[in-house]
Amino acid sequence: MSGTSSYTLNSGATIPKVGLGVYDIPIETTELVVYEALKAGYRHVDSAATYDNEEQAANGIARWLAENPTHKRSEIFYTTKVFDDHHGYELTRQSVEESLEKAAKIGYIDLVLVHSPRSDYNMRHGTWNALQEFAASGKVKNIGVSNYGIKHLRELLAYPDLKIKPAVNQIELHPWLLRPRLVNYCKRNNIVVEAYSPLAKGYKFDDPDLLAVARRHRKTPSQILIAWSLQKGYVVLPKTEKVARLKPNLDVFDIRLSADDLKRLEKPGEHFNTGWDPTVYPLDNEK
Ligand SMILES: NC(=O)C1=CN([C@@H]2O[C@H](COP(=O)(O)OP(=O)(O)OC[C@H]3O[C@@H](n4cnc5c(N)ncnc54)[C@H](OP(=O)(O)O)[C@@H]3O)[C@@H](O)[C@H]2O)C=CC1
Ligand SMILES: O=C1Nc2ccccc2C1=O
Repeated sequence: MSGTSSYTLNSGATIPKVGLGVYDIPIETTELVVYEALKAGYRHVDSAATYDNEEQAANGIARWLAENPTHKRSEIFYTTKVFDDHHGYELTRQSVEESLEKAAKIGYIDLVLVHSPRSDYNMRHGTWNALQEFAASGKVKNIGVSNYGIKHLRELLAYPDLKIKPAVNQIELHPWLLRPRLVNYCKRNNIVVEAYSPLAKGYKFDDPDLLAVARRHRKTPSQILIAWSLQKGYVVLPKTEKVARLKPNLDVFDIRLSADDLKRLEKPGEHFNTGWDPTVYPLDNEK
C-alpha cells in the first residue's frame, strides 16, 4: 500500500492518510521538499497561512504535476489554515483569498481549517460562515477545524445557521498525548481526526518502550509513531525537511502493532504536549 491510501470525509471527499507537514520548512526549500515528497509517493500536504510557505508548497505540487502529466490535480490533497489573528467573517475571507492566490498554480484548496479556536463565539461563528461560503463556491473543497476541544465542537455544531459540519479536527496526538474523550467525540460526530506533531517533534525518540517496539518490528521510532497514528484511524502529518527521510516515513503500511505493542507505547498519564502554551490552548480542552 502507498501513502495515497485514503479515508472518506463527511463531505464525501477522500483524504490521503499520510500528509507531509510543512511547518518550519524554510521558504527557500519548501518547493523542493514538497516536489520530492510527491516523487516519493506523498499525495497530501499540510500548510497554513502562518507557516509563510503556502506559495512554495503549492508551487512544489504544481511543478510535480507539470512534470508528471499522467497524474491529475485531483489525486493531491492540499490543506491550509486561517490563523487566530484572522477570525471573524471579513478577515477570514481576506485570509482565504490570499491563500487561494498563493495556491493559484494548483487552482483550488482541498481543505481550509480554522487554525485554533482562540477568539470568541462571534468571531468563530463569522469565520465558519466565511468558510462555508468558500466551500459552496467550490474554490475550497472541504472545511474543518484544528485545536478544537469538545466545547468548541459542540458550539459549532449548534450554530443555528450551520450548513456544513467540519470534515476534520486537526489536533496534537501521539502515544504521550492520547485525548480519548476528544477523539471519541470526533468519531461519534463523523469528524476525521488528524494527528499533528505525530512524532512528538522527535522529543521521545529515545523512549525505551518505543525503542523496544521499533526493534521488534525492525522499524525506526519515527515509522512506529506514524504506524501508531494510522492504526488509531487518524490522518497523520509527519514533518521532515530531509529528503532522505521522506520515503522511510511512508514505508509504514506493513506495520501491524499488536495489543501488547500498543500497551507498551501508550502513556495515558503523560499529557505531553510539544508546543502550544497550555494557558492559551488548554490541554484539558476535551472537557
Ligand atoms: N494545527 C496545528 O496547530 C499544528 C499543526 N502541525 C502540523 O503537523 C505537522 C507535523 O508536526 P511537527 O510539529 O512539525 O512535528 P513532527 O512531530 O512531525 O516532528 C518533526 C520532527 O521530527 C524530525 N523527523 C521527521 N522524520 C524523521 C525521521 N524519519 N527520523 C528522525 N527524525 C525525523 C524532523 O526533523 P527533520 O525535518 O530534520 O527531518 C522534525 O524535527 C506540522 O508540520 C504541521 O503541518 C503541527 C503543530 C501544530
Ligand atoms: O505546526 C505548527 N507550529 C506552530 C507554532 C505556532 C503556531 C501554529 C503552529 C503550527 O500549526
